[in-house]
Amino acid sequence: MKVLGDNHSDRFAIRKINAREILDSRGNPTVEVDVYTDRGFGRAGVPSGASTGSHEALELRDGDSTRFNGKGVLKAVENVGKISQAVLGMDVRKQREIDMLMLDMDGTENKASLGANAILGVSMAVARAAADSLNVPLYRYLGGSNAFSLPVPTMNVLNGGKHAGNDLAIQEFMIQPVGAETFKEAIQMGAETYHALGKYLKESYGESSTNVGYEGGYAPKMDKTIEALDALMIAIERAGYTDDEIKIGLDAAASEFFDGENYKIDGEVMTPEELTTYYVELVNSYPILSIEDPFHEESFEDFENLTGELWETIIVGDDLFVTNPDRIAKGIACGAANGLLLKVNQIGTLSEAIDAATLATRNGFSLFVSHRSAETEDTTIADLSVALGADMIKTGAPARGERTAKYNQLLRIEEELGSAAEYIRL
Ligand SMILES: O=C(O)[C@@H](CO)OP(=O)(O)O
Ligand SMILES: [Mg+2]
Repeated sequence: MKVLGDNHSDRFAIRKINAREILDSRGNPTVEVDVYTDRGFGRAGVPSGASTGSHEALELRDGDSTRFNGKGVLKAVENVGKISQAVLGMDVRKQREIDMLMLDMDGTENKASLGANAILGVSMAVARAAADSLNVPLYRYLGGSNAFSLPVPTMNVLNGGKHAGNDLAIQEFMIQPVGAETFKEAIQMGAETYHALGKYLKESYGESSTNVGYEGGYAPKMDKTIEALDALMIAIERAGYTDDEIKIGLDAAASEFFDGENYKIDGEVMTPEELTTYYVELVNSYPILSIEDPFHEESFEDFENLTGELWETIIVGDDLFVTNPDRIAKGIACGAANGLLLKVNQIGTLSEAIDAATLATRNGFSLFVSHRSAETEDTTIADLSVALGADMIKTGAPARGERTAKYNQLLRIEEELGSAAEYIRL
């Protein structure tokens, strides 16, 4: 007998998946994926790092030198085709099943066969298509009815390390408007401070000092950490804020200035012990709320020592944990760090990223949802930060489209949540 009417789950069946190469904010190719159901559509763009951790899931690049200097992602695009063969007809709402199926198909530890960029593109586009098919916003689809908190934006306003052409060892100097009442106000405070910083740099270092690094932060010719910190303090004050209202976050990305034994910073060579003392001095002198990757990516012990010394500071693991539940579990066991930097492309599926976040927050870690230094206009991480109730979102300067895309999405989410919205109190 033929059953009349609509088969409900059919309406959520994945009908078509398309993938293509697009450009990221560094001008390199990256993967974009489209997922279609009969009643919805989802599109996702995959980000890419520069200061990548060696334990990250593998980003598949073509490697032939004729196209984009070997940086093409046509193999990954082709692999999305293979994935689509396997998932066509599946219910788009079965995120975890789809993610696990891709892991099985890949069969490697680090997603080397299909490529984390292929897998993540599908994973995120599936989530977006599911939300669209259900006609709910992505943050609500991922976070449920109790997703209502807006993260503190940790805005990278001054760049060094691998992200800039200056001599600052520390990669990111960020401002954190913890004293705002709303996300909207936090963005205003951040943007005002960013402009005050630009003005100060121009006056003191000349016009070219406001050229920017990969994430839109200024990249002045500086070589000393405290010079950068002093500039931030002046900007905060000139913008009319106190150091209770705006805190400072650092991402040392220390693997990049570690020579195998010691750290080269501020024209000096420091042992891990000396660097620990140095960080303690910085925290005592400036309103520093968080320090990310203070040591290289294998130094669980040095992280543990610093976390013990600076128990009021958030010590964040990025290259240390690479959003990998196994490495996070190791960190939890030995007390290395008390914050997780969550980057979806480090692990390669949304489900695993959410597992990483859950593991970290259940163990009392602060959660920072993060972009990469090369981004697209994709705003998935903005919604994800609300879905997870993250403490902070790190997505660059309050300038440049690929960064403001995320901040602006959070402004819209806050508006939509209306009186239910709550700006995170740290
Ligand atoms: O180190 C980091 O935290 C990131 C993002 O700011 O940089 P990249 O994407 O280059 O790894
Ligand atoms: Mg980092």
